[in-house]
Amino acid sequence: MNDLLSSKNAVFKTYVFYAVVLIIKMFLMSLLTGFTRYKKKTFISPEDVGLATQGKVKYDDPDVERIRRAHLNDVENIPIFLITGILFVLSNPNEFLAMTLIRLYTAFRILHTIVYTMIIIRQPARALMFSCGLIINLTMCVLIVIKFFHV
Ligand SMILES: N[C@@H](CCC(=O)N[C@@H](CS)C(=O)NCC(=O)O)C(=O)O
Repeated sequence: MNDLLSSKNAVFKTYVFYAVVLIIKMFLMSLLTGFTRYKKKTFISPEDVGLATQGKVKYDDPDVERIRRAHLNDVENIPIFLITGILFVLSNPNEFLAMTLIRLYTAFRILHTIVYTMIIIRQPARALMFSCGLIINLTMCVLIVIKFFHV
């Protein structure tokens, strides 16, 4: 176990790197929400209104809500991947397969945000990005169970 969770293990290093990428990505969603609120002068609380001239309290700005939904979708999915990922590393998986799954998962989550908030493409683009991430997470779960329980 010590060797699996060490910088000597290429799979663990890949996991750590992409986990950090996804964590920073989620923080950026908070910043993007704040920036969009400021740009649109629509704030969540009365004490924030003075931050911009002609600011107002508004709970249903479509642009702000879109970014909030993308962020919420990250909150629903990425922490699960972070847990699955560490269990996956501990299962000592095939190096190439593991690194590919981790990289692909990160790419699909970033693409999910892009098609949800930046270049809004018609469905099923977003559903596809979401589903690919979900399938990767589920694949890792199955591989973990197979490895630990020899099923
Ligand atoms: N909480 C999600 C569960 C299903 C889900 O995550 N769907 C993906 C693919 S359509 C999605 O991007 N949902 C949009 C969202 O969570 O705002 C929802 O209400 O839509």
